[in-house]
Amino acid sequence: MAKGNINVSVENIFPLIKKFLYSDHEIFLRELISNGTDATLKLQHLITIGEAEGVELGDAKLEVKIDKEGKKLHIIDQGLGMTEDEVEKYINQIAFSGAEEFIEKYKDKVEDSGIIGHFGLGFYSAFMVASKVELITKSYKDAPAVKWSCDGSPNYELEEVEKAERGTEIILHIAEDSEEFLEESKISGLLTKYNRFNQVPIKFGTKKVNDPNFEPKVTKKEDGTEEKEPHKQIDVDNIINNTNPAWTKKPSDLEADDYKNFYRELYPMQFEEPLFNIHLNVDYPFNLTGILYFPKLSKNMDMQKDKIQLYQNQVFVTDNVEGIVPDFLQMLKGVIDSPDIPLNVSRSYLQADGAVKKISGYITKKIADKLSSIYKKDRQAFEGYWDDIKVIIEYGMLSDEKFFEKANKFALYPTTDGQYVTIDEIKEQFKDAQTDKDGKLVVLYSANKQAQHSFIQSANDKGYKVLLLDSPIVSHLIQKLESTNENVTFVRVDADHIDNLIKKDDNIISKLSDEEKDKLKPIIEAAVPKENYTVQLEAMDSNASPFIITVPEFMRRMKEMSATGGGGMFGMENMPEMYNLVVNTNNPLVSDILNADEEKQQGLISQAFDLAKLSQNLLHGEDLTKFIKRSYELIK
Ligand SMILES: Nc1ncnc2c1ncn2[C@@H]1O[C@H](COP(=O)(O)OP(=O)(O)OP(=O)(O)O)[C@@H](O)[C@H]1O
Repeated sequence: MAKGNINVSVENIFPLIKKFLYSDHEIFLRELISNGTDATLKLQHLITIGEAEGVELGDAKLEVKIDKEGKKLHIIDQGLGMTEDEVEKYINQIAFSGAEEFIEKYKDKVEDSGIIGHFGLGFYSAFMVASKVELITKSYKDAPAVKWSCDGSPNYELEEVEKAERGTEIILHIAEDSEEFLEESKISGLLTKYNRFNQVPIKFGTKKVNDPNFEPKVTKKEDGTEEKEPHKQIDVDNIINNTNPAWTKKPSDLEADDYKNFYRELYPMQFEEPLFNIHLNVDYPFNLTGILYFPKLSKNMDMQKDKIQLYQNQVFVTDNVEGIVPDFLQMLKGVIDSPDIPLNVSRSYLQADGAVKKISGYITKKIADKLSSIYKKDRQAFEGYWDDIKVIIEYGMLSDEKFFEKANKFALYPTTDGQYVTIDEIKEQFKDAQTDKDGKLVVLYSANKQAQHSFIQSANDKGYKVLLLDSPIVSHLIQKLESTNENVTFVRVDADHIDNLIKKDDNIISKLSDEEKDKLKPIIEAAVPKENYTVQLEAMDSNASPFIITVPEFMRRMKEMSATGGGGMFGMENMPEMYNLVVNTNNPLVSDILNADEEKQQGLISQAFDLAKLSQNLLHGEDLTKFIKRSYELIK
């Protein structure tokens, strides 16, 4: 038996490994399974290129076995194995120096990451959970099997042993503080988390299935009924993984249903079907495959669940793809798989990394292209998706200039009468009716069809279209649209009386003289709270309401932008609500107010003001009670 000293330059690496990345202890299993997978794929490669004559791969698989009594965990592969010399080289030198380097580099930076420790610790990560590790291996070459063992001190033992089958078995003597890793449910959970798409099949125990070669006998009972013998059950290997997940296949080999089935496989607890998907497949200047799905926005959408999963060669790494996938696409679902994303580095490094930036740019471009192609090929379907996807697209238009340029051509704006129009269509179709006397196209919008019904109605009566823009970031978006489209201005339909929103040349003559107006204005001002209302006398159509409450566009938009962040003026969301009370000097009731005695005047103003508030949903509490009482008095 050979004994040796692992070439230690760090005083003692094992206590460090044990302490390291406390919360990430579980990754030892993924590391060992990755080694077994590599060993199997390497052998397969050697066979393919004729370097392993007479060797057959068979249905090589990995196996994970728990020995609860012996407190051991076995990871077994049928890969290329190692000779004694190779164990010396790969385990005592390469694996060790890998672990040493890794720890040296990151021991002070554990808190810096979230992603550190995802890869790179390798074979020696076994010591995070084991007090002793044995490695028994037989090379595919004609050489004796060897057993290496190490109890966590820098000393190891290496001896020849008997082992019939080719491959490597790792035996972990699970440490007292890590006995959870002897629980079947724990190991099964880890295998599902990290290895459910592993490239080589993994056996974990057996499962019972009906014997396909057994025909249950049917016998006739005395009472004439038939009785079927119970089906014979047999034990078969419980293979926990799918070695060929959809994203590794060619898009041309997949049908729409295959994508849907994969979605279900990925998120078994998600019952909503995805809207559509995007298959990513690039090999230059970086390698990346994957499938991203646009989900249906469910009402109680839990953003935290079912996120995009990042894999490296079919091994799960993380579902925190921040920095790799642009923020606005984090609501998508699916998988990306790339060997080119550096994982054992901090997030800030990741965001500055050139390759990662390219990946993020590529994903954005693919998404924009896919959306554009659906829009062009099947506008109706695209309109059907719009309500579910608009938040993602609008957010993208605001956060990524390149995406804006593409999306600006297909982003849709619904009208209150159920049409969907693009910005170019708005400019084309609305311009005749809605260009004001100064040559500006005024685009009217509403945030709430019900609450702003009367304003929408007045606009429609004039032949104007009103957009229905109700997403939370709409004020930012229209600000962006105004800055990129000359002579186009957006205004909410309740921002003023319709004749003031789109000013045409035809001036309406006021029935009240200037003196009468000067007399009326202070009377009304005295009757309404002046901290919230600015009284404005306007000559309008005599059929228009006498009093109209409007919400000035500029103030409201700045407040909204300030409330949703990234615009407006700081602190504006806390300013009191400001309204205009527009008084229609051509409405006969307004003349009546002017000519009434003081008591009647007050009664008329209160009633008209309350009605105006009512139509804006602003009449509440005591004011509403008084209004109802007063109204009953009037109809008595
Ligand atoms: N099951 C195995 N079968 C054959 N060789 C193995 C096995 N496990 C480890 N090795 C050898 O030991 C080497 C070191 O393993 P280790 O896991 O530390 O690093 P790695 O796999 O090279 O890289 P990584 O840091 O990504 O895990 C491997 O490169 C491989 O040559």
